[in-house]
Amino acid sequence: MSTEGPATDLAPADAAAGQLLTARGLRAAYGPTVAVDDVALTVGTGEVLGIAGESGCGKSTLAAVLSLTARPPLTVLGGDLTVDGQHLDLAGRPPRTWRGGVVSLLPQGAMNALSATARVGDMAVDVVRAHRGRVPRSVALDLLADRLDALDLPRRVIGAYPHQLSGGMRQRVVTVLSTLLDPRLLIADEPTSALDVSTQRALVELLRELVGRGLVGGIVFVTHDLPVLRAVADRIAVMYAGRIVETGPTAALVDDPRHPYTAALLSSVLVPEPQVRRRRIGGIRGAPPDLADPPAGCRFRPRCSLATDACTDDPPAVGDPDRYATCWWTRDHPDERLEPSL
Ligand SMILES: Nc1ncnc2c1ncn2[C@@H]1O[C@H](COP(=O)(O)OP(=O)(O)OP(=O)(O)O)[C@@H](O)[C@H]1O
Repeated sequence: MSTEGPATDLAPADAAAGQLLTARGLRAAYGPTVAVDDVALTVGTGEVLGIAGESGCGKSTLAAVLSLTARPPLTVLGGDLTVDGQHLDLAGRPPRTWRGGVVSLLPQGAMNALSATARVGDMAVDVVRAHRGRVPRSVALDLLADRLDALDLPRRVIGAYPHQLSGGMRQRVVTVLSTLLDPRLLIADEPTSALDVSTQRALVELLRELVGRGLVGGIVFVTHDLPVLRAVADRIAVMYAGRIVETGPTAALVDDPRHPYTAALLSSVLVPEPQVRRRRIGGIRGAPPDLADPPAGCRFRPRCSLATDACTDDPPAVGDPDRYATCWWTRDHPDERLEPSL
């Protein structure tokens, strides 16, 4: 079935039943640069949603909006979140209980996220007290110890300073601290970018375990690294110039990209099967647009080898809320496959 209309009409409003997160109309800007422009997405309970895209397309900004950690010069212009049935209009001030408890950020760069002069146990006490008031120190430390036991991580980290831990262990400690309060939704912003492959794998397993045990309700995992997303994400949303241009289950999106940008993005990491005839899409020439003055219509148009005059109008979202691409070519060629070029 093919449905058309603006992406935000298709995206998730109507699919709220059974969803952990429904986000609608998210807009955020650095002065004139609108880095997140009318983004809508959903995350199901127990699901990992990957957000993919080139540098500068707005992924970290989206992570800040979703995790309620936006700070000047970033301004949230609008949007609303429903997480586990709790609704939040982003125009207002989020209640204290939301940050860390309902949504939590697993930030980029474990070393920067940890205080160099505090032991891991002290940081856990701070995290718990920031949300639950003056609970006794022993209660917070017990919570941390139980969590480390549950995840098969050594209790010795409780008394350690960050510099005494390996890079991989630091990243896992940050993950444990970010999820100590059992947030319903974890926003992971490039958590694996500075890690070697085996440490990346350990972190991905840890995140999967947190979701599998229900300690975290679901995850939005932001990265430019598509192979990592392939390993961790149940679904992927591809972002370009502040907007979601395609979304779908990971295997479907990787095997059969429906947006020329997705195909181009995949081209550097995937080898197409020779027996499948597909429309070849050129590699990603040029650079993403200036988000203070994006092109009218499809924002990928200036770089797209399939663009036509139609693309100066806003592209329709073709598909259904769980699997759509916003593209005129896709609408007109429903049965033609795109081939990621190498
Ligand atoms: N502090 C800032 N001040 C002004 N503009 C910013 C700031 N941070 C980001 N931007 C702009 O917002 C847009 C989106 O940036 P963002 O960091 O969200 O993208 P990204 O996809 O996460 O890229 P990266 O992977 O490089 O972090 C870009 O055009 C960027 O130049």
